[in-house]
Amino acid sequence: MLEQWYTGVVTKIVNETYNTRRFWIHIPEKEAFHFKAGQFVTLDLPIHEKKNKRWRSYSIASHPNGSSDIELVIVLLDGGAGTTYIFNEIKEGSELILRGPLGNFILPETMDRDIFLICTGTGIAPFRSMAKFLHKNQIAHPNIHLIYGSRYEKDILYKDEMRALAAEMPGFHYHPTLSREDSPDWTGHRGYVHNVYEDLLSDRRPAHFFLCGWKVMIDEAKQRIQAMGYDRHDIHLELYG
Ligand SMILES: Cc1cc2nc3c(=O)[nH]c(=O)nc-3n(C[C@H](O)[C@H](O)[C@H](O)COP(=O)(O)OP(=O)(O)OC[C@H]3O[C@@H](n4cnc5c(N)ncnc54)[C@H](O)[C@@H]3O)c2cc1C
Repeated sequence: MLEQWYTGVVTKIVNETYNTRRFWIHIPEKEAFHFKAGQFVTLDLPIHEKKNKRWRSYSIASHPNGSSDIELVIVLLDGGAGTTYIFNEIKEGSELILRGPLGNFILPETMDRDIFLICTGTGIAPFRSMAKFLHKNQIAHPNIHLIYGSRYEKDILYKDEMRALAAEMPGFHYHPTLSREDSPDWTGHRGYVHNVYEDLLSDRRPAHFFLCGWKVMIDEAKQRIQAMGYDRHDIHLELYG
C-alpha cells in the first residue's frame, strides 16, 4: 500500500514534566483523522540521517474523537537525535510530516478477561488513549488495571487525569508505582511495576496483558508473566526501543 504522509501543524505544546512535553497536532488535510486507541504515528524529521533513520514513531496519547487533532507525549532522550530536534526546533505553529495511523496494539474485540496495562514513562500514551476512549464512549469492559512506573512522583504523567478517571470509571484501577521516591508523603506503591501485577494476580485469573515502553521493562515483564503460567499469546507488546 502507498504510504500516505500528511503535514501536521503543531497547535499547542505543554511541559508535562521537566523532560516530557505534550504536543497537539492538527492535520488540515483530513477532516477527521481516524485511528484506533493504541495506534501510533511516524514522524519524518529533518535530522540529516538516512531516510528511514529520520523516522521516529510516537503513540497517539489522545483518544479517537472524530477530529483531525491528535496529542503526542514525548520524553527528551539525552543525546537522542530525534527528540533533541523536537524539543529544540518544534514550536507552536511548526509543521511536522507524519504518517499513520499504524500498529495493532489495540484493545481486544472481546474483552472477556481482566486487562493489565503495564508501562513506564511515556509508555502510558496508548493506554491513556484506550482508557479515555472507553470512558467517553461508555463502552462496557472488564476490570482494567493501569500499572504505571516511574522513578519519582514528579515524573508521573497524567497523574491527576488518571486519578479522576479511576474515580469516575467503574472497573478502571490506577496503580502508579515509584522506584526511587523517598518522600514519606507518597503513600502509593513503591518499587517496580512487576511486583504490582504479581500481587494483583496472586489468584492467576485469566487476563490480557498489554506492555508498553522500553526493552528492559518489557523483557522482564514478558518473562515474569509467562513464569506465572500465562501464555505468550495473552501478552501484547509495544516496544519503544
Ligand atoms: C511504536 C512506537 C511508539 C513510540 N511512542 C513513543 C511515545 O509515545 N513517546 C516517546 O517519548 N517515545 C516513543 N517511542 C520512542 C521514539 O520513537 C524514539 O525512539 C525516542 O523518542 C528516541 O528518539 P531519539 O531520536 O531522540 O533517540 P535515538 O537517537 O533514536 O535513540 C538512541 C537509542 O536510545 C534508545 N532509547 C531511546 N529513548 C530511550 C529511553 N527513554 N530510555 C532508554 N532508551 C532509550 C533507543 O532505543 C536507541 O537505541 C515510540 C517508539 C515506537 C517504536
